[in-house]
Amino acid sequence: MPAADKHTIVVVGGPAGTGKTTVGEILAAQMACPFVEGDILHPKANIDKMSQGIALTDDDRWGWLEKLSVIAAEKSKEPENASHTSVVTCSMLKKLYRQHIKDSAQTTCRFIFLYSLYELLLERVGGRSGHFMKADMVKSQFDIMEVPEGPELVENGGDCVAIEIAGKSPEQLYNEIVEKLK
Ligand SMILES: Nc1ncnc2c1ncn2[C@@H]1O[C@H](COP(=O)(O)OP(=O)(O)OP(=O)(O)O)[C@@H](O)[C@H]1O
Ligand SMILES: O=C(O)[C@H](O)[C@@H](O)[C@H](O)[C@H](O)CO
Repeated sequence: MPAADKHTIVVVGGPAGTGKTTVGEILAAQMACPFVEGDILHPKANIDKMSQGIALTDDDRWGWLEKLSVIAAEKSKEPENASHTSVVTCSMLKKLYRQHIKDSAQTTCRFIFLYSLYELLLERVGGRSGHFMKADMVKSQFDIMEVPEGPELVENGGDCVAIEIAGKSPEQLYNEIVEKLK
């Protein structure tokens, strides 16, 4: 986990249904730090689009990425936040998006990218009541996602960990994340 003298945002990402919110909440609770749900920071135009099952474009996402990064960075720096860290969920599907988050947050970032096979994501999203419209978007998210690899990974000096989620409980995922971030 991040050193106490550094302000850090931990971004939990991946396509819909991978468990960003579930894992992000566990991470925030364990680190006793603020949790920011990126999904609720979309502008109305994006929410309207997604409600109609229309996939967002890069241009739809830039402002949203900036907003969630700035808010997460501010939360990490709040004087009463002894952890100096915040956790934020965000699909961050592309490498360029992760770079935009870094540029916007202007603080240390750690990216946890959750991923799996298309079939598993579809099953997760499809099984959720009130979220049926996302089933249409899972394919587009899956098709554009760039799972961090090579120099982006922490073991190669980068700031990302990539976690295959299939068959793992939220607690197992938490333990794997902590282990990989060491
Ligand atoms: N490790 C897990 N094993 C089994 N089911 C899980 C796991 N993590 C989350 N779930 C379930 O999968 C569904 C999606 O979880 P969650 O909302 O956390 O994902 P998400 O990535 O935040 O989704 P979205 O981006 O669509 O909001 C929920 O029904 C949740 O209970
Ligand atoms: O980048 C995107 O396509 C969107 O941000 C999605 O990730 C939605 O926020 C999410 O699917 C809703 O739960």
